[in-house]
Amino acid sequence: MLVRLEAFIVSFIAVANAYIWPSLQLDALEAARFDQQGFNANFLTGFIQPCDTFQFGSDTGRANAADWIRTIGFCLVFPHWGYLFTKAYHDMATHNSTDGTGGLDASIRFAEEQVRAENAGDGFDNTMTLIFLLAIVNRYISIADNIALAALIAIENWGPEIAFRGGRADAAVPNAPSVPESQQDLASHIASFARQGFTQEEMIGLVACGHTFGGVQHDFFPDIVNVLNDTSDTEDVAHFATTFVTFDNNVALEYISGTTQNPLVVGFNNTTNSNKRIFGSNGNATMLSCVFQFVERIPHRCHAGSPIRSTSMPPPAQICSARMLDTVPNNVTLTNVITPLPVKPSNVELILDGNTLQLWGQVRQLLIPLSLWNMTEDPTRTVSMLWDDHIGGTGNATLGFAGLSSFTGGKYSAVWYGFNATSPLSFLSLDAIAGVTSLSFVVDNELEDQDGLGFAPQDGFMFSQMSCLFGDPVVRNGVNPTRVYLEQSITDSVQRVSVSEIDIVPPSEPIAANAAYSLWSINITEATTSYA
Ligand code: HEM
Repeated sequence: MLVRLEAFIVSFIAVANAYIWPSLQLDALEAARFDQQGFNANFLTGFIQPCDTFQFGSDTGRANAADWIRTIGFCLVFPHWGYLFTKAYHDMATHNSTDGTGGLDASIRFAEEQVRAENAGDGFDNTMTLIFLLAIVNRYISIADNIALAALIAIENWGPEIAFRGGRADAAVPNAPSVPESQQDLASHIASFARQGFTQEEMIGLVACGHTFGGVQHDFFPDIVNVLNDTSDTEDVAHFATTFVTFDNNVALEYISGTTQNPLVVGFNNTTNSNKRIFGSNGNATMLSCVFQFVERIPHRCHAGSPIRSTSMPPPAQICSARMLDTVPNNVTLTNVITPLPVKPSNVELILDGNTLQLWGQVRQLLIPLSLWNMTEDPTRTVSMLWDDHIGGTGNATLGFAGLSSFTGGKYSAVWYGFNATSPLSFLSLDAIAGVTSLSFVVDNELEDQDGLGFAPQDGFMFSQMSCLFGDPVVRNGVNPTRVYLEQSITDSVQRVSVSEIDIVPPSEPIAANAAYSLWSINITEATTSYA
């Protein structure tokens, strides 16, 4: 088993497409995707909560995760883990595979979409509130990327690793109404999923996946669910499966065994029994496949089109996650699949302080199967950083343990080291005249230098140590830039982030900051705005 795990992690890490550091966009997406828990963790994952907890009230019978499932796809419950979210089904369902519009573009954030009958309920608003409160949205990570990340985190906490691409664009306006509704007939649903890009079998798998969790609320669907008069279910939610807060195959098992209480299968209103029509539309073949996968304890979701007990099934997340996550408008180009850098500098920043360069940062080292190293720092390990400078010199420093992080539901961990050995969140002092051209790391006597390229921090432009609110911009002599500017993130009226540029005035006469750097000047009026 350990051998298999090791083989897996090696292949996971070594998958093609690993990028060269630094890349502002890929660094940000890689961090959001792999720094999930612990040191330097992505805030988004903080809202993984037990699936039977409802964060917007104390009502029973309701699960916050179910709102996420409808908006973001599914909530998957892993032992001792809580909410695990996947795809934005209602967001994605607007995709039109013929004209290339719609898809996972965060258009579900618009009130105009949320008030439509096809998006009945309050879950969408709750979901977007959490995204806006907790997720990092910037020029490199869109709202839609965050929705996809939440989906991915959900799936990965439950089981298989999902290929993640970034670069989704947030819609500027709501998409056309197009989410399927329960009262529609089978032909409409087949046509609707075909428009979204899914076959009939894929439709069955997708609906069964989504409806492993949660249920139908009387308040919003009185034509489907009656008042339940159940003190343990004050929101009158008729659940799709008995295990409505766990992600399992009971929705299929109970359907096939004839014991289901799924309100969209055995509801009193046959017109809205859409799950019955969909599940049975290919003679139950797909639903049977879900049951057999469950019985055999294959950690795969039911998915479409695969013969029962097939050994050549597509990866479980292919349809239930990756396909949906990557369903975006045609004019959006996603990045390559983002794989983790085995060694990655992070939060690297240079600040000029007199004749000293403060080099801030940490390095994340390796991604280790937890079963092998069990989330503890190895006290015998030594990690050091080497650097080259502008005058042909080199330097080295031992780094200090800073913390641990994990991802993929805690299956893999990473160890962080600070550039300052004794105070890992502080800086390392370098000679400003010599500067720094390249970093590399030595981990247990192994050189990590991106196959000889090194990790190149830029020391051509930086701020000097702050004397008041802002430090002065300084430019390294000999760099001779034609233009130096700051980038300012701007959030527009529909929460999309873009960038504006603010030129920094070159000095008419060189104003020496020291022998290596000259002062430039800038007039910043908005003290609360952040610049890059
Ligand atoms: C023909 C397609 C579908 C129809 C007609 C349909 C219909 C419904 C309805 C009427 C509800 C009750 C909502 C509420 O009470 O607030 C619901 C809940 C839900 N649906 Fe679907 N659905 C479909 C497909 C999907 C898909 C593909 C997914 C996920 C990939 C999904 C995920 C969910 C989840 C998680 C809930 C539970 C929400 C909660 O408990 O608050 N559905 N669906």
